[in-house]
Amino acid sequence: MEVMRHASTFLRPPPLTPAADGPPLTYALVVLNQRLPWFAPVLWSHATLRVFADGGANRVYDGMPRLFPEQDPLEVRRRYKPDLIRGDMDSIRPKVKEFYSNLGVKIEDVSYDQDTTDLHKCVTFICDFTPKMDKSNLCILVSGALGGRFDHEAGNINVLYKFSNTRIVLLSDDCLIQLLPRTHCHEIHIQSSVVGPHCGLIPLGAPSASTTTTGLQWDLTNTRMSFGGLVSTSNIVREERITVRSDSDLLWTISIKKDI
Ligand SMILES: Nc1ncnc2c1ncn2[C@@H]1O[C@H](COP(=O)(O)OP(=O)(O)OP(=O)(O)O)[C@@H](O)[C@H]1O
Ligand SMILES: Cc1ncc(C[n+]2csc(CCO)c2C)c(N)n1
Repeated sequence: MEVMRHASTFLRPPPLTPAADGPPLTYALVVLNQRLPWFAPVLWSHATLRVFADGGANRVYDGMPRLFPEQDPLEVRRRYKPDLIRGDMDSIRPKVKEFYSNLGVKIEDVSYDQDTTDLHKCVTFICDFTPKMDKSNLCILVSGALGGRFDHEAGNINVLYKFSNTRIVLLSDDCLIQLLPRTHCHEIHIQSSVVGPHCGLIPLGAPSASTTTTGLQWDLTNTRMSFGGLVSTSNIVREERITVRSDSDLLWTISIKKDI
């Protein structure tokens, strides 16, 4: 079985010289309508494509100047200009819409589709935009995906399952979540300066008859997991390299450090 490697390098400023281990990932950033995390500028600097989901535009417009209090707010807003604003357009404020429109940003109203979320619409755009051959190196970072309304959180997690062949990382100020597809063995490299030690492995979509891990305080060995039975929450990373193998798609979550 092929090994899929994961690392939270996107939480650290991009290195001046690319790391030597394997082809680098191409990052895209989606900003949702939730408080901008303090590390948003770092995510931005990794991304080559930036999309605001509807009300996400308000969050960058309001939130980025707050992260650079000593700088001119207008300058900051101009610097953090997205490639696209996409969604229902029922949450973006008229003034914010006008600001980005005047900067020449494309604003796409897709409100005719009331069956998919704004995040789904943004991920669809990014996948269509990325050439097929580059998709295996694509990683979509989603800011503001967790915390807040539970129906939104569930919708955001559902996007991980709908696009299970694409690397997508849901982020909040406190933690990140990604899907570990059962089609691969997973090797997670822990950047202990930015993430951990709290972590979890959650069989959200379906129970797992057998999951095996290494590198955790409470490792699983051919263990059964299900809601109503065992779910691995409040686990602790013990090693720099965690391995996970399961017969079921699992959610991996790890805490993000506050004072990186
Ligand atoms: N409280 C929240 N928690 C988690 N994700 C959120 C939250 N609010 C918004 N989002 C995400 O940001 C996206 C854009 O938010 P926005 O408020 O523009 O959506 P919306 O479709 O107008 O929501 P609704 O009409 O249900 O309030 C949503 O599709 C969702 O993915
Ligand atoms: C069974 C079912 N439940 C809820 C919605 C509503 N809905 C789901 S996504 C979306 C767009 C939000 O930006 C809306 C309104 C639906 N269509 N079908």
